[in-house]
Amino acid sequence: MLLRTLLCPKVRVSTSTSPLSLSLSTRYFSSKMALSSEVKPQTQASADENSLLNQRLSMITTAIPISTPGALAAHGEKATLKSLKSPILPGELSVIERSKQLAAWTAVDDYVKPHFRVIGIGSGSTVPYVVERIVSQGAEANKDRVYIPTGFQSRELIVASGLNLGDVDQYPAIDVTLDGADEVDIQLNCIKGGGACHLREKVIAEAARTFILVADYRKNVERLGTNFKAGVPIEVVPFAYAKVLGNLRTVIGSPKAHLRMAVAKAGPVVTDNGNFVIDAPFDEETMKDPYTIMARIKMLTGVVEVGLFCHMATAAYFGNQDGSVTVKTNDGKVKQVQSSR
Ligand SMILES: O=C(CO)[C@H](O)[C@H](O)COP(=O)(O)O
Repeated sequence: MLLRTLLCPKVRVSTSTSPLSLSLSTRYFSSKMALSSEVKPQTQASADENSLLNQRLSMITTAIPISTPGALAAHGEKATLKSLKSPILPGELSVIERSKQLAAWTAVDDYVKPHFRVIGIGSGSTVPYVVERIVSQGAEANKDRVYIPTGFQSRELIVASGLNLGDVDQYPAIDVTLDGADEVDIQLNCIKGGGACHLREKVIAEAARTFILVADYRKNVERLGTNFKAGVPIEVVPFAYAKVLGNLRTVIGSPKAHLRMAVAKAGPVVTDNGNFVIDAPFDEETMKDPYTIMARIKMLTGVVEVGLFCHMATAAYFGNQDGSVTVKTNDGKVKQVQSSR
């Protein structure tokens, strides 16, 4: 409680007891995961299909190593939704971190409505602030909701915070997805995939009725590629990477396209889906029309997904150094919100 009060001074956290007292180990790690009666899947599956799905989910969830202390506690002890936890550690935030937090909090306040039941959670360093603000809505608001992750990191965040976890194959209709971005242009097209999660991110964004971007001021640009120089992230099946690299360099117009290499491992980055990532920088002219280059890259056989998200976002929230938030919407409007948070 003290921690949350420090983090969210203007937020009152409900401490009333929730009738929900299932242990998190039951909720997240048994075959009953996310098929409990609190939140119903939106797909119509037969009892047999549900049981198969349960078995599969059980295999997936027990196979994933749990690294955060919160998740460990959830795995072993009787943590309940009564004890939702902010994923953020206390301490002074830098200007950039504070900007991310302001963007995330404002977006959650505007778009995570009390009646929403299925919510997509993106990846990256801004998204923990999204989860932090969602947690601050309290256990009562969250007990009948299910959260859909875009990868390993957001799955861990959801579990460690004590929120209900689901997957997009059970919940293909999402009320709202909130995600970070590497850069966002004036039409709300964006580059994503700096964290190599863009395949699942695009699926979870596309499954949502509303897709919202949250970022700090450095990501707010007129044209993609202005500050983010690493290039367009492209997920490829491993056996086709050399062929796709050749296509990108000689046909598509990215002579500096290269395979993304891991930092703490010898060899390439391997995505949550077992694929490789190519980063392909393009010139200014090309980046003026991200949809066209996205479509051309996607047509290359061996490409799984392209980290250009075009005409998808409803709004983008950028936290600024002065404590304000710039909100851009897909109708072309831009407003500056002075945060009281
Ligand atoms: O696309 C992503 C991961 O694939 C992230 O959303 C993107 O890299 C932004 O991350 P951050 O919030 O850390 O700047």
